[in-house]
Amino acid sequence: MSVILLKGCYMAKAPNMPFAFCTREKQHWCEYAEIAEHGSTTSFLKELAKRYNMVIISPILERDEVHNDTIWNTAVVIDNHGDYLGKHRKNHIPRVGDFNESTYYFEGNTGHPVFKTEFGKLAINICYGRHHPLNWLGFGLNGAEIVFNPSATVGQLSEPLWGIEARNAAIANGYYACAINRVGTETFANEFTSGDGKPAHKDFGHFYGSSYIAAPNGSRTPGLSRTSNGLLVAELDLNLCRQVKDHWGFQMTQRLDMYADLLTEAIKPDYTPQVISKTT
Ligand SMILES: NC(=O)NCCC(=O)O
Repeated sequence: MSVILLKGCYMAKAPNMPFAFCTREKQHWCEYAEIAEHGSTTSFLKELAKRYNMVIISPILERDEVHNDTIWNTAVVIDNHGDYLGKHRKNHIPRVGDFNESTYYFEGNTGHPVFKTEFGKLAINICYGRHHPLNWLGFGLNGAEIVFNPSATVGQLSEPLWGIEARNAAIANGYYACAINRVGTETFANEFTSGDGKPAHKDFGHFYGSSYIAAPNGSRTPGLSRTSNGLLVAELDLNLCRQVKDHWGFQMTQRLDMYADLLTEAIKPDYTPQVISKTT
């Protein structure tokens, strides 16, 4: 398990169930799903959050009993008094080879919530949402000062992107971005294929860890190990968010109105891309 600890106030961890989604099997794995508000993981962590005066972000497989037993990829936020504060459901569900999670759950319906805590305003961009700049923007628009990105991702897929995406998001949105990835290689009982014409296999690569924190001014911490569990302890000066915004003016100069118009048009079935070419 890789964990980021922000100087005594926050703890965010990578998910602790096996990354079973690659197997596409339902039996057994769905038994890990639990109710966000008072499931066993939330109940357990509420005690710890209170004891250590710490906000905890806990990624779980959520079972929504109220809505027909549906399953979600969810991060639960528990405040430093041990109270359930809220949850966020993963917005973007990968369909990339082994990372095809659509067998289990669909795109989240919780928007881009920001959780106001005694230690700052935080949000969670779950895993694959890291590749979507507008997802990062959404949390920024709602006033996040720290965005956590709990991830489970393997080397051959995303390692070249790892040092770039969260860091870029921190710069573009004027907040701290905490990129958290697990370590290790998991082997499953039954073979599975990846839809790439290659032979069936029982594991799907090495989770490369390398968790780090990026600041709004573009600086970052060193990364944790690629092979061993780790704990990254950092102190964040939240004043830097406003200072960088004042200095660069990225938020002041962004053209949300123009982008809103473009997006409104682009989703229409009869949209015509604005391409200008030489007429002959
Ligand atoms: N779990 C998950 O969303 N993995 C996707 C792989 C990646 O985004 O690097």
